[in-house]
Amino acid sequence: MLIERIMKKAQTIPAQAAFTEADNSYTYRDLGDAVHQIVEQLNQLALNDRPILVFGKNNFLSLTAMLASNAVGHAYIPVDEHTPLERVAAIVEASKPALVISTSAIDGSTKQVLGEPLLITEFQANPAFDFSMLDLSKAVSGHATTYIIYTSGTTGVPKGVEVSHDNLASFVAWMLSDFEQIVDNKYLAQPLFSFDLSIFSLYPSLVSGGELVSLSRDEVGNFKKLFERLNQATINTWISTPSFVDMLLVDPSFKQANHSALQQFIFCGEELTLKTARRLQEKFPDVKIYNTYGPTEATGAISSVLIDDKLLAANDRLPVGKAKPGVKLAVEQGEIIIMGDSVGNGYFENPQKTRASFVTIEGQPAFKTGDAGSLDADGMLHYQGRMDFQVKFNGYRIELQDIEANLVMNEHVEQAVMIPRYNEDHKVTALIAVIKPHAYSTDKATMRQISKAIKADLLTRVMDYMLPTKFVYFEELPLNQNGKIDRKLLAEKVAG
Ligand SMILES: Nc1ncnc2c1ncn2[C@@H]1O[C@H](COP(=O)(O)OP(=O)(O)OP(=O)(O)O)[C@@H](O)[C@H]1O
Repeated sequence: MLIERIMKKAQTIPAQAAFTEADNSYTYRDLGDAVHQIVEQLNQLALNDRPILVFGKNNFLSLTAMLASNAVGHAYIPVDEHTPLERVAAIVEASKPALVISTSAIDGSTKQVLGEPLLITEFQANPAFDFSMLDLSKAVSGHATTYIIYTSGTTGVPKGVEVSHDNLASFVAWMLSDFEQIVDNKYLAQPLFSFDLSIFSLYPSLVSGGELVSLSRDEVGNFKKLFERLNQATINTWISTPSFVDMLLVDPSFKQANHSALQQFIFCGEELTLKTARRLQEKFPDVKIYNTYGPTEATGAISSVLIDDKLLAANDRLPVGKAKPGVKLAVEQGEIIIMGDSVGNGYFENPQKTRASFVTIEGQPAFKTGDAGSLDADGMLHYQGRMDFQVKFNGYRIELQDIEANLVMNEHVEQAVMIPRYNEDHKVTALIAVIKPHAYSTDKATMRQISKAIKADLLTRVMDYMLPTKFVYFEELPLNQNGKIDRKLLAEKVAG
């Protein structure tokens, strides 16, 4: 059992740091102590067996509240305190939690949505704590759901993805056997707990006695603070979306000399472009770069590949890797299908949506990803984009991410997103290229020249019917709270 393994490990290294924030560090003893204190509180409540919603920041208390929920046999639902209230209400309504734990003080309107939560806003170490005081006999195990994560809804209404204890255990085993093997590994813990990229650091770190180097929202949102913190922290394993690192690459101080302990970058959640990979390789020549792929429904990631010179030279779009142990991949009618022990339990209390995407193939659980891709003879997976980012324009079927990938190959383009404009009949009337250029200028004539150059270059690689009908330039592209480019917001801005 994962929680048992974490606590056993914690017992052997109680004084070691488990979770570090800018001005606070918590040891493994603190971790055990805090989990125990929350478990004691939960045991005093007469709870039904529904999940526990954990509301708050990405901090030590939220982490221990999630672990404590599992320890008493409940799945947990992580919800960040900055989630729009409407969405929080939708999650509460859909999940009908047995209890809400809030690790942040909440205001009146939040209280209206959350009800009367159990407030856990501070940790006081108990000098009498001993690991033997923790009873894990009811802890979540086997196929039982360990967490429910509501996806960001890039492609529609958010769905609660149920991931089992065994799904997570398989993911952790893979993380700890593939990738770079680092003793006392210090993991960057930046993604929100409500985004499944966070499991890449949380569980492998805690199970192996590593240290989680946590970034607060405040730090992530303030460049000066972010660099101060990053430049003084020791990080061995970097985990983020490619967009998060793109943002940092703008600053010249983001380079190996300032991060001498860094050994690996692990990316997931979005396309890792050749451009970003090359730039990273230049700035961090000795750091390994891994691309991984997977949807929340298949527990974090299910494939990985080490990006080396050979791959960089041989591909226009980087592959997303080979399947992890326990997973088999297939491509049916262009769609990537994931089979095996990473496939989650389904969408929480949504049998209709579950039936549509979670199926059984050759006796194994399988998930239809809705992503387009192909497998080569070596079993290497190539991602081509989301199937629902396909549009019909002037009668032609067009893959928006195909245009984006070709746009980014141009020297003027740093990042590109294609936004279709629709009329009232839901027909696409324009294809808008939203671009973060290499050199942004407010001079219209300069940008017109750049558009001309990009168009001419693009025409050498794509069919003429795929050419954007309009170019819009931004100095920075907005990211959503998961650190992915915020396509919804961009669509509202340019096509709304
Ligand atoms: N390495 C990668 N390269 C390209 N795309 C990736 C990669 N890893 C993940 N993705 C994309 O991200 C998707 C998974 O994202 P996630 O499970 O976080 O859902 P989401 O972005 O919240 O969207 P939705 O709410 O529509 O499910 C994958 O299905 C794929 O389209």
